[in-house]
Amino acid sequence: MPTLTKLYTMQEAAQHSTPQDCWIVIDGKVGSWAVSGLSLRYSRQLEALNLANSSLLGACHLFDVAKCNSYSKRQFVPWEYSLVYDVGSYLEEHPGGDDVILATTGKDATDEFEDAGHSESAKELLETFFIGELDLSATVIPELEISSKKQAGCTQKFKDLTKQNWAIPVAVIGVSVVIGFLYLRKK
Ligand code: HEM
Repeated sequence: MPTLTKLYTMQEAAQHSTPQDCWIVIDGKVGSWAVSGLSLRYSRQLEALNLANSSLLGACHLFDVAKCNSYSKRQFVPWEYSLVYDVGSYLEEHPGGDDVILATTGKDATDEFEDAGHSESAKELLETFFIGELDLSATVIPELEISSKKQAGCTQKFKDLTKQNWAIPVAVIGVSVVIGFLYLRKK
């Protein structure tokens, strides 16, 4: 599938973390909040690129088309989108100060941006600094990593338990053998 916007890795984005050259990454969250917020924001980007009519195609480009086409426009799996913004030229003007923005470089800044309670006009302003998308194929989604670690943890616990309690099944087998032996002798 063609990519409609430029892709950056988080490592690349993290290299732009000075007051002269500052990039931030927003919307990299897994969750229902991302579903509506993100597709709306993403389609605005496509409009800006004069690609409004191909928004379905555009929003699918990280997935296989067949899967995406079966969803309605709002039900994409859009948590895969993380957008990169070059806000270097805005730092000095930022009403909240440049330090708060600089502190969010090199990671997903969605929470910080949302928690600041930005107005709609601030969100629209943000869109003017859009430069591309994060290449999520190179990024580990923390939530998924945690759940896979949890699963691995459960298997390990089961193994440990089996190791510690090996005496129980051995005792059961032993007792059954003795009972069987006595029974046969009685016969
Ligand atoms: C992600 C990092 C960011 C953080 C932590 C942050 C934090 C804040 C805070 C704390 C304020 C309130 C300042 C005050 O009134 O005392 C504020 C206001 C504001 N910020 Fe940010 N900001 C961030 C990024 C941005 C970006 C990227 C833009 C736009 C390109 C932006 C636009 C604005 C605007 C316009 C206001 C004025 C209030 C409003 O219209 O919402 N901010 N920000």
